[in-house]
Amino acid sequence: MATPLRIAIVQMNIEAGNPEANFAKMAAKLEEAATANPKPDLIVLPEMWNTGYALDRIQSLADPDGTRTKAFMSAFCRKHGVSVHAGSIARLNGTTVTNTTYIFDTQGEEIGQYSKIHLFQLMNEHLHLDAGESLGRFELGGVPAGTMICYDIRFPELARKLALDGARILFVPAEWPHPRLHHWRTLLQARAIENQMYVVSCNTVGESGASTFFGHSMVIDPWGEVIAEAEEVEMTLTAEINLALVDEVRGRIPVFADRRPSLYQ
Ligand SMILES: O=C(O)CCC(=O)C(=O)O
Repeated sequence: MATPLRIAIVQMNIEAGNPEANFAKMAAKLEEAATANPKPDLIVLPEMWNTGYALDRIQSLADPDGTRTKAFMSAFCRKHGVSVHAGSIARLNGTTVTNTTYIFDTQGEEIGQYSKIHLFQLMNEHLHLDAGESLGRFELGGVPAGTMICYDIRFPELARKLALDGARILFVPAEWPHPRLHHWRTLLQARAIENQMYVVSCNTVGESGASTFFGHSMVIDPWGEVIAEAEEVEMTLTAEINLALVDEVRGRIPVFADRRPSLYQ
């Protein structure tokens, strides 16, 4: 794993219900990000970027078995020698659909997969999607990492479990709308501070039905400082993270050694 690790976050406006348009736009944005100077080590994408929240038609729009997404991302990573956390897509699994993320290494190998385990009832996800049943752990060039998706950040026990399992970076692709910017910011910072790890989030921008997504993708260090933050426009945000800071912060305030799980588990 390169140190520092250079990350590019593609904060994109997704066209709900138009996977063709979204694929074409994503391909262009990925190409632009991978050929930037300096080149990123890792590119991070947002939630449900193939279909957006066209949930009433999701069965016909979702990517069967993720085949198209996986083939595209794998070839892209190989071509550019870059890793991709592919946000998430609507994936058709026979007759059901999941909100699923894939992670690829610089050789184009799939190194992680996760389907959102907490479905967001306020946007009717529970009526159209199936929840995942396992956690999002993977290793990025030997560095243990975790992923969750959007609403999952409201569940601190999930982030803690990933941290206890070794995660040093937590990835959060999202489609998080107004008026809950203060929840987004506070929850992301809290997950970083309490688990003393990097949090790398990628939100969308633009409108879909009654929702307006506000962007503000951000990278937060293990001390809780926001080291990069996007505005409310389409853009690619870049940041460099230094994983040695995880050990430094964990050494300064030994939260993990001071836990009393026998009293609260
Ligand atoms: O928890 C929230 O406020 C937003 C969650 C969300 O939009 C989602 O999970 O898709």
